[in-house]
Amino acid sequence: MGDYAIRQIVYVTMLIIQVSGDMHSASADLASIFQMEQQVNNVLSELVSQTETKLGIIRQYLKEYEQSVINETMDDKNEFMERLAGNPIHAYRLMKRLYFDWQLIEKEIKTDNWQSTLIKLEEVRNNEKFPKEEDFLGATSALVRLQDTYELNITELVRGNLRGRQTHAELTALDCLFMGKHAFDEGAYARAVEWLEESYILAGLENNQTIRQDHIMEVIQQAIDKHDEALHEAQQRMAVLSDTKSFRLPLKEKPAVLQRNEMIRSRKYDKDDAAKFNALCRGESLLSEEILGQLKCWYETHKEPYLFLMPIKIEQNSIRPAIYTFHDVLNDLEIETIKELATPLLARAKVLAKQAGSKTTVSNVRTSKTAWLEDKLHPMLHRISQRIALVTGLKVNSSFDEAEILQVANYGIGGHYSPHHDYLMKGKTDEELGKMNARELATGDRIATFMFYLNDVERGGSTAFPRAGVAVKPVKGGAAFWYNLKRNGQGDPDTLHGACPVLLGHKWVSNKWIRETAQSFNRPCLLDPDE
Ligand SMILES: O=C(O)CCC(=O)C(=O)O
Ligand SMILES: [Fe+2]
Repeated sequence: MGDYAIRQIVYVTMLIIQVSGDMHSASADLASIFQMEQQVNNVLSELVSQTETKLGIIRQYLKEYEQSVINETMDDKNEFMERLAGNPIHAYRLMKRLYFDWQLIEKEIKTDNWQSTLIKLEEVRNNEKFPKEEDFLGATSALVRLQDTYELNITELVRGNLRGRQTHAELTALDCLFMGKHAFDEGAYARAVEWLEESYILAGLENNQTIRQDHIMEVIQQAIDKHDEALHEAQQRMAVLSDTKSFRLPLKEKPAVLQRNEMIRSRKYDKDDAAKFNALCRGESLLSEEILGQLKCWYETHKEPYLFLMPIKIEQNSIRPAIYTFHDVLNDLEIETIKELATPLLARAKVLAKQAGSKTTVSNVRTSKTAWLEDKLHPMLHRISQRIALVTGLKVNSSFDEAEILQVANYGIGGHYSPHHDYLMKGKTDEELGKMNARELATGDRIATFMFYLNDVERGGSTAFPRAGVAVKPVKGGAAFWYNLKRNGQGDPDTLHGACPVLLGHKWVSNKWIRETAQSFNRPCLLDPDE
């Protein structure tokens, strides 16, 4: 593919991603796309074997001719021809080749299998799940997001190493060139140079198989010039550029690898929510030893007979704002039931949007698929709600508007949810409030969030609270719980939280948002034994 074409694709898809995000962020979708690829590959292998049969027949024809003349000396061309023509065996074979073999060859050439292959390929492509440009860019953005959040070292990443977990997945020199150009077009010149330099190294190792080193060198030079120019321009304005856009020094003075290492070592994230969020996602601890020492773990019964039999293990993650993890609150059967009930609804949500003729505008802030489950869908859901009430001491009956119905979310690779607050009204504009219906307003705001983790995530996917300075790691069957409102009913800005991108594996969570009004006399202090 020409350089111009690559640039076009990257550019066009970049425009699209801004409105659509990655549609295929759910892990269930990715699995069906891998299956689609297998279908395509079967069609292509069939074409290869048919074409090889064709070539075999033609090769055989040429071979027969060569063999028949191989032992004849060819010193004098005319004499050679006469000798052939005067030999009855040669004459017979000549006739046989041109009369008989030729028919076979013509027949083979006439049967066109390109057209039928094309039809089969188009059939697969017409599947509504077949990836489009925005999906390609979604996957690119996911990789960039993972790299930024987890500070992945490009050299390790391209060789399939994801924070210490070695996988069989690898990127080629051409893939890295794509990534470099993508970064360049987004103005992330520092990142662009790093990807392009990796592309150059890989092209060497690959013997220029996917792309040539001299071509990459030209692009690197452009990126370095652009980087140094942007840095110079920013310095004149006394502006500070982001880490991905620029290094501290011109690249002509100090190479990218050295500067990136220094940058990581000297990183500070005092007041920056996004930087703290990323640090928490990487598993760094932001709490002082003193605070850590005050956090407790205990078995709770709330003096409830049910819990006497099976006390619930509570871990305190943060004191202010109060954040807790409950362990082993859902069993495997319950988890499977929730996922089974949600799966068809996750898929249908997209179909409906399409039928309505509206463009599916999935935001890049949250890349997951969600479904809502009414308690009446399955008796188990009601029991689960009762359990939430038991362990939190709050009322959660959704038919009395004490809580919302259960939400289920499924995140695929790179799936994330940027830091946000769960409370609805406190930060809302009058216009947004105007759009809410009377019932939503009457039940008050989301006083608390109870979130189940339905699986273990292989790498990444924690729930991080940058202002509280803690992250909760998903553990199958466990749940995170926190109050979104302060005791005076105001939204607590310190409950800012988000879902770290999934680095390896996938992630299922299920949210129960508990509403304020029903809890007026109910907000218990039970959770912290000392409070
Ligand atoms: O998935 C997570 O870890 C967080 C999800 C979340 O914050 C939400 O759904 O509001
Ligand atoms: Fe949330």
